[in-house]
Amino acid sequence: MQEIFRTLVINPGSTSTKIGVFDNEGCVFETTIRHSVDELQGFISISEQKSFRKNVILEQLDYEGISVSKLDAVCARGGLIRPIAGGTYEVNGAMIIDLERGYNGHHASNLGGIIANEIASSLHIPAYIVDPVVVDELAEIARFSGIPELPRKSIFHALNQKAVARRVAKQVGGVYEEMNFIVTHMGGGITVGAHHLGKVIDVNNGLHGEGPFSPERAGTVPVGDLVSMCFSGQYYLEEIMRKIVGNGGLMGYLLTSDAMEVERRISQGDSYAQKVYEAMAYQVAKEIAALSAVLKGDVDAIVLTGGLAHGKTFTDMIVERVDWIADTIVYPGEDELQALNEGALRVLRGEEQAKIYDDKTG
Ligand SMILES: Nc1ncnc2c1ncn2[C@@H]1O[C@H](COP(=O)(O)OP(=O)(O)O)[C@@H](O)[C@H]1O
Ligand SMILES: CCCC(=O)OP(=O)(O)O
Repeated sequence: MQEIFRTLVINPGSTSTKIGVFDNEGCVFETTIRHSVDELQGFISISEQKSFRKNVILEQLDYEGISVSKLDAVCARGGLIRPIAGGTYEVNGAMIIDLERGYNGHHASNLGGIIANEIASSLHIPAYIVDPVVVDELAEIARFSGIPELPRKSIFHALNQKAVARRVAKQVGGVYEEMNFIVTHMGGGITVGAHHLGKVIDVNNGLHGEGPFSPERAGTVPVGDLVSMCFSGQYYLEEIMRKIVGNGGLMGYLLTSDAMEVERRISQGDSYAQKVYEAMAYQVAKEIAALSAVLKGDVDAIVLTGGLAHGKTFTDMIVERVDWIADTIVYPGEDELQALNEGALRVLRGEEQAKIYDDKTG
């Protein structure tokens, strides 16, 4: 009889915590716990959310009658560690240090490996992360920023972009490594990646001020004006960073990061909300068109995914500006929980060895 591996998967996003329990490939349970702005506003830093998010996960499992004592592994979306190749990594001491200090910045996904490790070590089972947000496959030419000291960085929804691109390739009868896609993940942050023959050769840094504005991030801003703002004496560093990540984008203009709330306001005749929503779609379309130049026009499909891809009004506004490039495939939500489970399963079954993270990487 085939051995059954039960894995808890954890995906902390900026506006939600998604969890799932799998027995081999079969999903026993999955849910999305959404966190309101009010709920998260009480925490000064993301690391302070650790106990809150961990308790929410354990309470949810308890409520579902799922005992953690039956788990064989815990696997999470990994965070802003050093740039690494894709794959499944065992959580170890060097990784925990980098996650805790936010080696490449601060984001909810940093809590993934930390929480997975805490739950797993109390049960004496392994903890893993898969395809963290720092997976780096950028082409050399994409690393130039215009300021030599500031090379561009690959920080994006690597796990979901790659999982969905593989699924779409299969769906159209092709192989991911032989196709070109422009994949747009639209969650709390928005990242648009040029996938060339299985590698993400260019992508906006979805965290630190590049690309379209998003539900809670500023994206690219007028840089000279930002510098003046920084030196105006009116703001602390943390306040400026909050304008870029957390309080930018929809949050900045409309004081909500919830696109469903924005759609409600629009349906009630709020013309300002309409303009802001349209501007976000406009910026996404512009980024997609920019990446069509990266791929020299050879684009097999454009893929729209993430929470915002549930909103037809929003995806329609993007499609009308980019349908001259290639067909668009909308894949609402994400494939992240399945992708995390598959990454852990490959290691638990001995089909693959977990990669070792060390502080010489990056
Ligand atoms: N049915 C829907 N229609 C429109 N927007 C949606 C829908 N469901 C979720 N969203 C929006 O998607 C965004 C969150 O996306 P998600 O991928 O879950 O984010 P994250 O993982 O970054 O927390 C929020 O702005 C949310 O309001
Ligand atoms: C840091 C890139 C990943 C990201 O933005 O994730 P969320 O949309 O879940 O915040």
